[in-house]
Amino acid sequence: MDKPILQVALDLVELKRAVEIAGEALEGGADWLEVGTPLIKSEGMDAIREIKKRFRVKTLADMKTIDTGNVEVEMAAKSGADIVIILALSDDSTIQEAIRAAKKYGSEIMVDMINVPNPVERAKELEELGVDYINVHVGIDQQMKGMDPLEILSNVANEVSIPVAAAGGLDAEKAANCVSLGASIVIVGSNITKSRNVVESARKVREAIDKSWKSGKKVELKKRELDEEIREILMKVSTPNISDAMHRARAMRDVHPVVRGKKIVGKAVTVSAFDGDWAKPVEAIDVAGKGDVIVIKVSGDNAAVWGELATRSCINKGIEGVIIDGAVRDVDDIRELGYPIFAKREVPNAGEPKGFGEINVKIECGGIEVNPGDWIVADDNGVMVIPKERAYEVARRALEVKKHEERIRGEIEDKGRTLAEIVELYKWEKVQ
Ligand SMILES: O=C([C@H](O)CO)[C@H](O)[C@H](O)COP(=O)(O)O
Repeated sequence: MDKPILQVALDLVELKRAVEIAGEALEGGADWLEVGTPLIKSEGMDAIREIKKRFRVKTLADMKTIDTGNVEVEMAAKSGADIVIILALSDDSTIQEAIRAAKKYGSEIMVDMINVPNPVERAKELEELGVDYINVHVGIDQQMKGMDPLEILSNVANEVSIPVAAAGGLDAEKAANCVSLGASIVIVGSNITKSRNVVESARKVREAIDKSWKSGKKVELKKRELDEEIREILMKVSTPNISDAMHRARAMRDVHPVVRGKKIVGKAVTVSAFDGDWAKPVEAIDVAGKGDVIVIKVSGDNAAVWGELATRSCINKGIEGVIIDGAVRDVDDIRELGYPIFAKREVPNAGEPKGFGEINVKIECGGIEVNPGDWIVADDNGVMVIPKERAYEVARRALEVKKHEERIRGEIEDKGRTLAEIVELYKWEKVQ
């Protein structure tokens, strides 16, 4: 196999920034530039013209065509696309029309396998139809659910003889694995274009794929434990990142950090308690395990259901933190212990341990429904609740938000730009 191609996908919506990032990616070792679908939708064919004219390298247009193959390929090819990307899910007649148009205008066709139910079979059919490249692609939304192009890559690569590309959430390590599994083109988007130092990130991928190609070794794919991965990702992101990822939903109201500067991530052990009745909140310490978060909904906030001694017990058990929609006391001691407690009110008086209430039931805490096992992330900004069914997806989306902000932060700090300028705020104000 020839040296693998590094194709960088410019999935931005601002052409000016895309041009700048493209230059940096080429400096870091990229070979081909892909004008991403969001950029094409935002700026039209001009984006392809601009990238092709500026850089004179092989330029791809990710049209994601599913119908009228002829018209869309003609537009992209005339604008300078050397390769036009269309969808494998298209009808064969669309694929054939796309191939005919590409031949007419001197371009090639790459077919994106996103969402194809039987990838190996379809890849063989597409090769037969005469496409030039197959792209084993897991879309951005699919990646958020944990899907990975590596799982099917070698099956496809072993069955066709045209070049196979791989795309979908690749970083340096995964890109190298793709090469070892048979990809001759590696497509990387956000892990290069959203990074603060695009040159450096592109260089890392370049080095990793070249090393994998030279060594010729096959990799063993390892599956990680899901909870471990969720926790690791959530530790990297802030509650504002999570809020953005969840479209601003599921932030608790009126629950604040007693100890500032602490961040907690863990699965909820829920408690429903009555004002001042601290029996169930304290018994929950025995139910919770290392790394859990105790989340308590109290029916009032006149008397505390939590204090210093309960806090010390949590420390002994390695419990991550406590969230109380109710009152807490001994806050001076708790601050000295530096233990993360988030509560609604601070009061001096405790109530009585009568034993009313329940542990591990559905509760509404800070105005948000919390079920046992939901993920809780809390920091100085507040408390976010992530339903357990969506935990991996939300964690991944929050990480994307963080990556996106990293690049923008870099442009503000290093290039002296303003936020409005970078994201073209005026252009994207809602038309009334
Ligand atoms: O094709 C893509 C996606 O559907 C958005 O248009 C991306 O270019 C492709 O997934 C590569 O980007 P990353 O997944 O961010 O590496």
